[in-house]
Amino acid sequence: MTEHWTREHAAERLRRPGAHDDKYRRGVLGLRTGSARYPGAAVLGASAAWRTGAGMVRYLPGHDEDPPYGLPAPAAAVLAAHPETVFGPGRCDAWVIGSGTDPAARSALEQSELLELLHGSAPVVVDAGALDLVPRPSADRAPLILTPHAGEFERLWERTMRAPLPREWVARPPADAEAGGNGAAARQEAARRLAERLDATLLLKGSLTLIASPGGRVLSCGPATPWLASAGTGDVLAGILGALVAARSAEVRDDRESLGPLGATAAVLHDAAARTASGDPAATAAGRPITAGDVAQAIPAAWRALV
Ligand SMILES: NC(=O)C1=CN([C@@H]2O[C@H](COP(=O)(O)OP(=O)(O)OC[C@H]3O[C@@H](n4cnc5c(N)ncnc54)[C@H](O)[C@@H]3O)[C@@H](O)[C@H]2O)[C@@H](O)CC1
Ligand SMILES: Nc1ncnc2c1ncn2[C@@H]1O[C@H](COP(=O)(O)OP(=O)(O)O)[C@@H](O)[C@H]1O
Repeated sequence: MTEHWTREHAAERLRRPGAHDDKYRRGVLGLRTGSARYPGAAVLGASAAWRTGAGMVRYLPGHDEDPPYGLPAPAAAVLAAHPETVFGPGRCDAWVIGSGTDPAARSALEQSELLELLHGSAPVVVDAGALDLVPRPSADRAPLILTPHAGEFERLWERTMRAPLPREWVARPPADAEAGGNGAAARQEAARRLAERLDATLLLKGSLTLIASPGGRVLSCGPATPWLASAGTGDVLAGILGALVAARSAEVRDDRESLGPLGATAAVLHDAAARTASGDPAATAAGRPITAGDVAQAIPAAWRALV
């Protein structure tokens, strides 16, 4: 049984700052995202995290090759876009890892540092190029929320279950799978089983985004505006989610199941920002083309409209 996560549900999970807050109490998010080849992903995630209300965003560059094509290093790109970003190690209440990285280009040092985060105590949003690093369930593993798209979900299933994704559950769905046809139930069941096996929260992206918790709860959000289906919007979602998790880090450490509602809230805010950017805030009109950067920029206005 899947619960639909509404704008009202999301509004309840958006933490507003109070008079006793300071930048640390509002949540420090650490980013290990972007790479020589994909510096833009680091910028998009940082931009989204700041605009979702993180008290501080800390960027830690990976151990990478020299950038090609005259590109700036990801840290330089993040600084140029967001001079408020803090660089280098320090306290972090949550992490985003993997957006804009390629596992084939990962060094041994990079891998061991990422595994250390995955076995730390702060919650971790695991995206894109870090999904292959998710360790088996263990008592010393950090609270994890994984954010695969359909292709990454299929690869994660095969790696975890050591079997192909059953044909009727193929995560890249026929049109009806997300729209409520027979495939929809199969997609939910696949997400539920994988979350249970990994003992981690799983956010399966798509027009309808599903969030499956290890305890068996499944939330759904959407359908989101189809204008969201463009490169880089997943990097924005990871930044939004990271900021929401950092703001509620203590709650997540106490109860890993609370990552499910936070994942669903991130997906609702992401869609609301896309609709705002697209000139369709009330989801009544067709909207217009947008970029991932436009989505990040529209987060504060979407937040205000939601609460
Ligand atoms: N500005 C940037 O720096 C950007 C960086 N990006 C990064 O680029 C890297 C590669 O990501 P990709 O997702 O392109 O590639 P992947 O390496 O994840 O694989 C794409 C493959 O998966 C299949 N697939 C099945 N369902 C899919 C779906 N729903 N969406 C996408 N592919 C699907 C495709 O057919 C393709 O063969 C990631 O690290 C990502 O974070 C992208 O986010 C785009 C923007
Ligand atoms: N048809 C669609 N309608 C609405 N939203 C979509 C659709 N397809 C994908 N999305 C959303 O767009 C984002 C794409 O993320 P992702 O595939 O990780 O892209 P990238 O890696 O390029 O950032 C996700 O949030 C996903 O839910």
